[in-house]
Amino acid sequence: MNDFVLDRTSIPGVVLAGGRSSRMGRDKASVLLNGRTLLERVVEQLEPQVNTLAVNADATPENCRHSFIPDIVPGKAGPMAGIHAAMAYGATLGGVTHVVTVSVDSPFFPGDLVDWLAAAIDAPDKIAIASSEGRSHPVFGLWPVLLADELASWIVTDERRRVLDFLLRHDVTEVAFPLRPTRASLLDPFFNVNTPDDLAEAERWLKVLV
Ligand SMILES: Nc1nc2c(ncn2[C@@H]2O[C@H](COP(=O)(O)OP(=O)(O)OP(=O)(O)O)[C@@H](O)[C@H]2O)c(=O)[nH]1
Ligand SMILES: [Mg+2]
Repeated sequence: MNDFVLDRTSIPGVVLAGGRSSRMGRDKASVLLNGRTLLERVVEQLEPQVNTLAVNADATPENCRHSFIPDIVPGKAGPMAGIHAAMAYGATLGGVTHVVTVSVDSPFFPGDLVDWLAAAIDAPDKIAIASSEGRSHPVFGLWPVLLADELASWIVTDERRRVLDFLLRHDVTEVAFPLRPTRASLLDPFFNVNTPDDLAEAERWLKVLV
């Protein structure tokens, strides 16, 4: 039996906004979707779900009005570097066991993301990650701050830097999210904008949201 209950009111949120945006050809955080940047949209969606909010990247995004936390580990760890920075940030805040991460390129992520991930946490070292349509989305996760140092050393010493490899070593629950009804077809809430074509598709989804 496990009687750990996550304090839902103490969860910090971190928007992962690093990376090369090579497929988009320019910084995704500042890309405009119907007049507002992806960063603005994702911050607005996350803010009511968390206690404090910070933005992470390898370099400070343009015109960033939020607390900024840089990647800490060297090298090319990709999203793992952002997840690690988020965990290390959470560890500096008193009374925090878990930190939630979201991706800057997914403007339609669920408004109840943190509630559902938090419900899956039954131990201080438990990880919860989102999935939809049978695919996992580890950049949308609730991460134990006590694993920060372990993740850092693993990123630095192991050539395999993928998020899923780290997850295999730990107690992880995948939380499946439903597709979102719209006036057209069903929208995967974790639809992510990687290319200019994806941006055009996101504009079309915006028009049919209910
Ligand atoms: N902190 C941090 N976040 C990253 C890094 N690379 C990717 N991310 C984030 O991870 C998430 C998924 O990124 P992707 O869409 O796969 O990759 P990307 O590097 O942004 O774009 P591509 O170059 O087109 O692959 C996004 O939220 C990125 O901001 C990194 O090196 N550091
Ligand atoms: Mg992406």
